[in-house]
Amino acid sequence: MLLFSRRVSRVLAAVSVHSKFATPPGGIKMSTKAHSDSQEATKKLRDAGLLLSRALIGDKWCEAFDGRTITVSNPATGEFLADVPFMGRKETELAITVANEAFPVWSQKTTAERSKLLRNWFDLLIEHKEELGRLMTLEQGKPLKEAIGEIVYAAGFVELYAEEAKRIYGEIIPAATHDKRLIVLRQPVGVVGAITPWNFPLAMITRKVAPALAAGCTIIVKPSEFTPLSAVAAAKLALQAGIPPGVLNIVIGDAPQIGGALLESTKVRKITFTGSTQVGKKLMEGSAATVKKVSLELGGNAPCIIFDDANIEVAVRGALAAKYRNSGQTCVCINRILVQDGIYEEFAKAFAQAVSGLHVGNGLEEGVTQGPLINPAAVAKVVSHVEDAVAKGARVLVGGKTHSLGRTFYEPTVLADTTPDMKIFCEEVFGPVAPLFRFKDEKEAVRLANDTHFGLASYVFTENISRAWRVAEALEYGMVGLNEGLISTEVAPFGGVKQSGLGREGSKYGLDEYLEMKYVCFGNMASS
Ligand SMILES: NC(=O)c1ccc[n+]([C@@H]2O[C@H](COP(=O)([O-])OP(=O)(O)OC[C@H]3O[C@@H](n4cnc5c(N)ncnc54)[C@H](O)[C@@H]3O)[C@@H](O)[C@H]2O)c1
Ligand SMILES: O=CCCC(=O)O
Repeated sequence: MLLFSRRVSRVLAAVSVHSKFATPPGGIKMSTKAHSDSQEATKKLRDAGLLLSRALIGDKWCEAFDGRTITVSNPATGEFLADVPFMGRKETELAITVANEAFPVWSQKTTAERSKLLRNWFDLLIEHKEELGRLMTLEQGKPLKEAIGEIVYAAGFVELYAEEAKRIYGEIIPAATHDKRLIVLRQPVGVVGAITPWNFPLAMITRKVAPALAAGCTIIVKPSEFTPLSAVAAAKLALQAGIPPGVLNIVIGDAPQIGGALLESTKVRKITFTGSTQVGKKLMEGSAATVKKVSLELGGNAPCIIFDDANIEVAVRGALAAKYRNSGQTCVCINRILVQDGIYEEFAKAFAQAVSGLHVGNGLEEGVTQGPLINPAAVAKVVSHVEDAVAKGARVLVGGKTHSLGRTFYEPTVLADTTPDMKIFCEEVFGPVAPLFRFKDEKEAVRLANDTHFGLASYVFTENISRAWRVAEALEYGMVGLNEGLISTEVAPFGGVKQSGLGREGSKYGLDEYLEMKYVCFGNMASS
């Protein structure tokens, strides 16, 4: 069977180096003594065929046209994991052509057929959650338990949209005259370009790919150059699940070039992006020339308000989870803890004690709760925020310096007496630092919380139900956790307001982002 046009098949044959399901070679150079955990993990991954170091275009595992590669390494140890292709504009253009050729076939499948294939993919992701979790810990650093949790969360989007695919309903609108019938159809947007970050190497991908595929779209994904291995492994399982070649393509490499090709193409009808606000703005601007549909999940500056009437134990537990998840490298991580005067010292003491119990190390080690940051640049940003705060009068209650493990590790830190003139009040620290700001009353708390260009997640701890309701309404954020630090779930709408983004992911609303409405007016209906 000819999958793609003759011209595309010829090009794919020329650039591919491995056929479907083949495991590309690629040496894993790891020291045998000091890193036996990592070595064993990579061996298991290789045996399972899930350590792939190529991009996927159509049914071909491809290198860059010019053979260039980029190295993926373990942030905990600096060890080499794989050399992956460093692709650019030309490879992306090929992926767009392939996705465009796959679109008519995929979009014409019944929703039941698409649902079944997504369900198969979900089953395979769950079946391989342990190996995929290990792969994620190796390339991203998060503790293994958290990584496996992310695989389950990522698979949850696939399961959800396998179900939602069956509910892509149209509508009949009552007409104002007898001779007309008004109908709304919902159809796939077309070819989608998706660009994703390194902090959630799989969930940020399935949160886009699953609704896109459920809607009938085909997609080209550009994962972060720091964490492409989880994306490629999941794509292999998608092919194995029976999702046709060309429906899901992965290109890895030069971000501005790949982004540029996606933006300029008139075949790409939608750009969906998760990452920094700075890059999101560029993509929004670049989408204007071809008027693409755009979804943006961007940075945050989450406040966590703790009122005098909060249950301290609940607040400490919630703030700990929301701050130190993924070592503080989560877009919904708390950036600022605002504590009311009356409870400030008591909370600070209890929180600092809880934070000092966190265990920093290589995410593959048993009992580690805090892995490394993604790279030394991320550590440098944390250092600059802490230095700025301390220079302006902050007190270090716990941590406050790079960890003795070195390179990418920073101590879980709590700062007291922080004030709004400090960098950490305005900018996402994206690391394990919790600054405690002081406020007097509810009005001041809401004012401080909203005093930012961002509006992704926010948290409130209070036992007063009227206050909880009032403050949740007053917060200019897309999401509010009330007496809860872990709010993410595939069944709820995830997204921000202000400069934190556009659109929602997850839940039934996430599907709308990949659908266009078409209004059909039937005329001449009154005559027989
Ligand atoms: N709102 C959310 O759901 C959400 C989720 C995760 C992360 N984030 C945000 O992401 C940021 C951290 O991730 P990051 O450092 O990977 O962000 P980033 O913006 O640097 O990179 C994200 C992706 O964009 C690509 N990219 C960079 N420059 C580009 C360009 N010019 N054109 C096209 N693509 C380009 C990168 O290669 C990567 O794949 C934080 O700000 C975090 O809050 C937001
Ligand atoms: O980093 C942002 C996404 C993480 C989540 O979905 O909770």
